[in-house]
Amino acid sequence: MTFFSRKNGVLHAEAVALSSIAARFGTPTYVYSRAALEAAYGEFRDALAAHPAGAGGLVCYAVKANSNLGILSLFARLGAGFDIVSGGELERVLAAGAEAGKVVFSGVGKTEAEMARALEVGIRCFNVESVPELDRLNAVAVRLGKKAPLSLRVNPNVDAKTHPYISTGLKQNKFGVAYEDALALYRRAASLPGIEVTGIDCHIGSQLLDASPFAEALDKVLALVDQLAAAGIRLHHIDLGGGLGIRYLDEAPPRVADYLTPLLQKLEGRGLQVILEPGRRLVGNAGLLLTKIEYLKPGEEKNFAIVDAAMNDLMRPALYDAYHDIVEVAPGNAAKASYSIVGPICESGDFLGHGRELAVVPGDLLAVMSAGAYGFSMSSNYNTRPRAAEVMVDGDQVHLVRRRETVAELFALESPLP
Ligand SMILES: Cc1ncc(COP(=O)(O)O)c(C=O)c1O
Ligand SMILES: N[C@@H](CCCC[NH3+])C(=O)O
Repeated sequence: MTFFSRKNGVLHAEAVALSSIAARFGTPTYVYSRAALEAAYGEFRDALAAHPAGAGGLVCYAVKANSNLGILSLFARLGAGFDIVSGGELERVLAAGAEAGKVVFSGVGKTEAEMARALEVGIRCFNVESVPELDRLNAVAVRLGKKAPLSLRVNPNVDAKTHPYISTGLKQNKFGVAYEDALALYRRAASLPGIEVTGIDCHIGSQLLDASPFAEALDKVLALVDQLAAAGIRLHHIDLGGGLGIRYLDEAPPRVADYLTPLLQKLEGRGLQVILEPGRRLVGNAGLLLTKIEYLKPGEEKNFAIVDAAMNDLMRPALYDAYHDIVEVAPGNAAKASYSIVGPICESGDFLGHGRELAVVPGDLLAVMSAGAYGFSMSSNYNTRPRAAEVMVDGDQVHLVRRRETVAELFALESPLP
């Protein structure tokens, strides 16, 4: 099923014309499809349920991909857990109705305050990424009279074959503890009074289009699980991380079941609960960024379509040279021409796409597709630009899940010198 499709030539989100969303909420606006989110979550739930090793598995949505409360509350209602990387994300998921017992806490720089709060609310597990972090977690837990549930994030030194900025499972990356050190570290963790060893974790990168690095990483992690068992350290869960890619242009990422089933087969009979941390795959193709053309600026070398969204709204093109499809919302009568789609920000890197064939005039709407993941959540107020509104379409209904910021709000926390 397609959740963004044309009716009489006009692009719709479910049953709602994007032109009517622009008229009602203005632009730029992020538009999410509830049905698309539910379908994406359902693929993970069903793939887990289809295999005995996946029974009781937990999908912990990686909040960083899109942390809007509308999306978090939807996933919470569907039974999801959450993978968080900050105290801020913890408060968000709690505000959205998450069960603390389904929250895992990743990230290399957890502060004492973040650890204390997470212990206080009773999260499911800390994914610990270094020796000093382990010692700090132990000290905080002892001080609070608690035991911190722990898994070590192991860096399996596997090439995820993705963009170098979003590859996380190689030795040179800052993430996780070195594979060779993990056994000694688990021994140490097991001896600490404030720590309860519960699991093992591994996340090797993002936008993976090939399932083989997941299998390679799992083989290494399972070898470690066996060594741990031999050392008397029994684990309750295994967290396979996130990272499954989506289609932006013509990529062919594996179906969720095709990526997961071989991993579950490797886990059969081990009695380990499976935790997953997908982000992009759950939300990426469930959202688009709706923007309006302000000006067309023909040039000798290039034509520019200057739109009202910019790199502050969607920084993936500027940051990774990432491709997002950009399409007309309604068919135009203008002649087709090739355009660079750029924003109003004073940076040459402020572009959303280059060399796009479009038949457009000023005032036309464009949809930047596959923008549900790492879109709004990475946006900023650069150039004192209010961040975009966000809406969730549900059938023929549209819910405003984040209103547009006002300019006054952008400097409300600042003061002129007295
Ligand atoms: C620890 C951890 N888990 C999960 C994710 C989610 O990744 P993705 O959005 O690629 O599924 C990330 C981001 O790469 C991460 O760092
Ligand atoms: N922000 C990145 C992904 C990073 C994943 C976070 N660990 C992107 O837009 O593709």
